[in-house]
Amino acid sequence: MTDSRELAHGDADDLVKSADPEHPANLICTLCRNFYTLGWVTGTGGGTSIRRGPHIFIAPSGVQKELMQPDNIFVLEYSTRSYLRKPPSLKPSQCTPLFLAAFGRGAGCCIHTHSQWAVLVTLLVERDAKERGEEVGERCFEIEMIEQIKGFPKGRSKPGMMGYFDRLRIPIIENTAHEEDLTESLEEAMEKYPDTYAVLVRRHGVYVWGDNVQKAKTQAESLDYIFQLAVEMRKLGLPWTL
Ligand SMILES: CSC[C@@H](O)[C@@H](O)C(=O)COP(=O)(O)O
Ligand SMILES: [Zn+2]
Repeated sequence: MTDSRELAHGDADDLVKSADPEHPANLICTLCRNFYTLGWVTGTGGGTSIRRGPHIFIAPSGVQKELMQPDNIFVLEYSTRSYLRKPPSLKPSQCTPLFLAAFGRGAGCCIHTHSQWAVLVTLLVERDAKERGEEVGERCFEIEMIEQIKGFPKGRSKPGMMGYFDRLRIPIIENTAHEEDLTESLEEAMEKYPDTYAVLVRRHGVYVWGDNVQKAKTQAESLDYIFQLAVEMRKLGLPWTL
């Protein structure tokens, strides 16, 4: 950022100071505190970003996500990709380019979890491919006839939520050494599956987004429920698709 706005500390702080619990800077902290109890953001992994109008609110990198304060939050101007607020001695989340990919698809909030259920599902899909003697490559997690599938939207181009008899397909991309290097394959998966609101990352976690915070949160919850159920189903020898 090169313009004078960065120097206007008072103004920049106003971007994250609010008594409104629904303000993105407050919400990111509250959500991450709650996500920590679910095992979604343990050990600094995972995170959440929110778009409000022209502004993107981003957590710092490598911090205990459950202990963040609104004062720690970065604010990016979406149109110019320039930081309007950079808390001193912190770096923005390495997930930022991935969050931006979701905002580019109209999301209002993107949640990245390191949920063990998400990781286990990717491991099971990987093992299934290997057992069939196939390249692991590009895969999807697929499941059908589970009530909670109705907690997921049909897609960007299709109004309404999925039905009980619809098959939920979540693409899985390969993990990389650095989070930001996932961006290209995440964008490719978004293009290949234009109706998806989530992408799994093999042996890593999941990115889930929604039109607003409430939708991103409930979609992430529905998905995590389904991932946990899928792992338990597999233990009992029950198939994910009929
Ligand atoms: C436990 S380190 C995890 C990180 O490398 C990354 O996967 C992650 O999700 C969080 O990145 P961060 O830059 O801290 O927001
Ligand atoms: Zn991660």
